[in-house]
Amino acid sequence: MLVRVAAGIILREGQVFIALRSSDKHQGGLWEFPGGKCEEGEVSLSALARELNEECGVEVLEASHFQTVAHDYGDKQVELVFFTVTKFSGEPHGREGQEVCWVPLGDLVNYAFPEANRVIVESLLK
Ligand SMILES: Nc1nc2c([nH]c(=O)n2[C@H]2C[C@H](O)[C@@H](COP(=O)(O)OP(=O)(O)OP(=O)(O)O)O2)c(=O)[nH]1
Ligand SMILES: [Mg+2]
Repeated sequence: MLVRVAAGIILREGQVFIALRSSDKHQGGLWEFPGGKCEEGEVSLSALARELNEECGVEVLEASHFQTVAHDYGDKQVELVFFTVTKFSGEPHGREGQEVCWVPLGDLVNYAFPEANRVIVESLLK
């Protein structure tokens, strides 16, 4: 099963907004950059805007492609399209009840992310 996912690295003043995946989900209990699966025929940028609205209550105003990562979890193959989000309206929050927080970029190493995120966290720390 190959799943295409769009995820947003929401940045503000040196901090990044992350969310905790609920424990009943794939890769649950780990932190993530909010986002989700692209629907049939949906381009990743549209999926990003839709998912960030659904999950965090923000409207994306400026986003640029950061990196695309393909990863095989064994039970699931994902292609993650990561975008940096540098302008948005609304205050990001856990619209689905998920735990969220703003983290200084340098502190990202202290949070457990899914394996596919390793290269992303490394890039953000540079
Ligand atoms: N959103 C997000 N997903 C990630 C990240 N890293 C990573 O491996 N994933 C994986 C976990 C999941 O297998 C997949 C995302 O799917 P999802 O379950 O969140 O999709 P969704 O938001 O449409 O959720 P759902 O309503 O279908 O449950 O990508 C990340 O940083 N952000
Ligand atoms: Mg999601």
